[in-house]
Amino acid sequence: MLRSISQALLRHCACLSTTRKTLYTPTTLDNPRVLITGSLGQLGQGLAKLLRQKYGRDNVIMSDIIKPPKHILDSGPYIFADVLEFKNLQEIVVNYDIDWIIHFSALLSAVGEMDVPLAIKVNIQGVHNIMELAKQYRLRVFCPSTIGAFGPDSPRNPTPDVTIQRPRTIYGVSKVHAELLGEYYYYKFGVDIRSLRFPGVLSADTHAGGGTTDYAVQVFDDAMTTGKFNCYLEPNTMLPMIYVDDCLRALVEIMETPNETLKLRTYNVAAISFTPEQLFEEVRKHVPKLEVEYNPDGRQSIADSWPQVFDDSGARNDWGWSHHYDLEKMVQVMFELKRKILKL
Ligand SMILES: NC(=O)c1ccc[n+]([C@@H]2O[C@H](COP(=O)([O-])OP(=O)(O)OC[C@H]3O[C@@H](n4cnc5c(N)ncnc54)[C@H](O)[C@@H]3O)[C@@H](O)[C@H]2O)c1
Ligand SMILES: C[C@@H](O)[C@H](N)C(=O)O
Repeated sequence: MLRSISQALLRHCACLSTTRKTLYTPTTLDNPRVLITGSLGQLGQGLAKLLRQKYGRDNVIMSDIIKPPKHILDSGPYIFADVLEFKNLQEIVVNYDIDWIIHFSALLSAVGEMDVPLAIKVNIQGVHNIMELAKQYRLRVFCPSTIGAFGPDSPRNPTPDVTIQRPRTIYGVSKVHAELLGEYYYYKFGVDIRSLRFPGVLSADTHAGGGTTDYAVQVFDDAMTTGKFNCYLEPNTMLPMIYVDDCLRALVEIMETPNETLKLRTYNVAAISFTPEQLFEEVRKHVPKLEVEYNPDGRQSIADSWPQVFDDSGARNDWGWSHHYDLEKMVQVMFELKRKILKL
């Protein structure tokens, strides 16, 4: 009996290795139908807006497990999708004729440490489901990674695309897992999975979702409302950061790049690196009286294990990535948008 099972498996393997590997490229590349998971977080709402401008309102399906505000419901299709429910995901792909999945659902670095079993479920099991789905329905997938996929043994300044990755957070471990699994599905099954390692993202109209880089988003609200900010990182903690428009443009660019052009499945993308002190100095050009108190907490040790400066020469050379926002321009635009949002 055992022998016949192993023989059947061997026959299956032989078959796989000879039939492989047409790349799973959707036929409707000019106008793909896109599902965004975890789309009510910091990045999803802006991405939906951008993709709907490019591919059409009804071709971009936002999804999450939480109830959306009215302006989201009014802006285009929004549905419930739990990335832990495979059958639910299958139904969505079939019913909405999906070509691409942008897989944003995740627990970020700081909240991941607070509930490791849930982070393992959402960040690891969720990724398994998305990759199996992509294999089954021949989808193109974007699965973001992060500076958090590196750890204290990685070179921190600069951190290249390919180097030691031994992260010390469950978030980082799950992202390394996703990077490797994506590469495996690509080489084994021809599934078109792409990834970028994003720095900390700054955005004005959405809140950061429980990461280590959140301070750089929160300071704008606090500077404009109370004029005081309690910073959980030391003043000289340098981390790579990026403005949301650059981040989302990078995502769209890599998804639209012909596959032959890509030499890696996962690229670093970078814009600027700064410390809290350098950011607050720039913020004080707009709010001169900003008072800052430093009270480092558990997020300090996470930040200390992450890259300080990201080497993104691979992305720049292979598919032409370049950032548009430096520190000064980013702070300027954050204040302009925040003033409108806070009606100041
Ligand atoms: N924001 C950043 O600074 C940053 C930087 C690097 C990488 N990333 C990556 O980009 C992606 C999006 O980040 P974000 O900042 O928008 O995250 P976020 O935390 O703001 O949003 C994540 C979303 O996932 C949803 N979610 C949680 N469990 C789910 C489940 N079981 N099924 C479906 N959805 C579920 C949440 O409701 C939430 O809306 C993440 O994968 C993150 O790791 C973000
Ligand atoms: C860097 C990124 O992955 C996220 N903002 C975090 O801090 O967890």
